[in-house]
Amino acid sequence: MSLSTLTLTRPDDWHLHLRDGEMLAAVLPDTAKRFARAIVMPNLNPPVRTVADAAAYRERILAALPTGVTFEPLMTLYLTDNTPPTEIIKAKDSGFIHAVKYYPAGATTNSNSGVTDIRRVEAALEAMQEVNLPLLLHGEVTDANIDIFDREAVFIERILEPLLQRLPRLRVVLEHITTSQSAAFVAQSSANIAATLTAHHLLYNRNAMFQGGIRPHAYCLPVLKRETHRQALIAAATSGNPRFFLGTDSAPHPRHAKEAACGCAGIYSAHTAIELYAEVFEQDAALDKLEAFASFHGADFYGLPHNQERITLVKQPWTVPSLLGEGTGAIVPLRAGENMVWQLA
Ligand SMILES: NC(=O)N[C@@H](CC(=O)O)C(=O)O
Ligand SMILES: [Zn+2]
Ligand SMILES: [Zn+2]
Repeated sequence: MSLSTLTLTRPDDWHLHLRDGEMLAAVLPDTAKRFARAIVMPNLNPPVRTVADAAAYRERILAALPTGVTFEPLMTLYLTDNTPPTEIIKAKDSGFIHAVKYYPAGATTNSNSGVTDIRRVEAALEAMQEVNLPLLLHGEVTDANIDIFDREAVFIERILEPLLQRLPRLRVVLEHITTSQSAAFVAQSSANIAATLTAHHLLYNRNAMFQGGIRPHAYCLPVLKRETHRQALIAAATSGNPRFFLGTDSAPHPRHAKEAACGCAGIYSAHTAIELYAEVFEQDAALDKLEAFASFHGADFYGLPHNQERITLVKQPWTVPSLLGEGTGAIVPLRAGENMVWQLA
């Protein structure tokens, strides 16, 4: 490997929002160009609540793929207060549903149908432990009395630790972790607990939201944290620990929905995702750790085979467009109008 090219096993994205309809058609090629598979988030409106919903959504994703492109959507179910344990068993048996997503009601985009109280979903969680279907967590409490920068750390204390005492064999992925507390928690946990890390939480701290003014395109949930947390996340990502893996949380919203008096949470990064991770790992002198983080650890956790194809990145500066698409669906992508170091060959 020379200094200016990087070849690795085609990676997977273990946390992705593809949306539906025109937005799906617009964003899917960006992911499918880079990643072989992705865990597809179920927070559509209305959410993907049943095996039948997930089967139909999977067909819409496959239909939106450009011809000749291979990409496998790994589907998830959206857990609600009313998800019956029988639906969990059906999901496991489906073969195409790989996890169940827990959104605390009101915590993030399209989470209104989420779980209002974890005690209401105990039977479903027990079924998940029984059939070995992973639980994916948006790990933030929604208590208005808890400072927004503390909501992830408090979630671990109040929800996750007691949950794992009740269901110690449940496989759990703490999604898009943003704090040193989460990184330490996962590192100290048993082999059934993992976490995904986004490119933006590895690249930016909370100053990015306020650089010279309010920056709505740097706003996501969980919100960016201070620099000490970012350093802890980089250490986790580059540690080689197999329970940390890539999950972009690429979450497209139309420009008008972000640039608003009450702008939506979510950062679009699929257009240059693996390139951004390469930048982080290179800055930390850990490029040799990128392939396992991006291409092996997640597959191993989910019990799926490693991909066989490879992708190549070249070190060749380029500028990200300031806007992707046009009209009411246009998206302002991460790094809009700014430079990138790595480019997909
Ligand atoms: N991350 C975000 O800020 N937004 C995500 C939802 C989520 O992953 O919490 C979205 O769907 O827009
Ligand atoms: Zn989330
Ligand atoms: Zn997400």
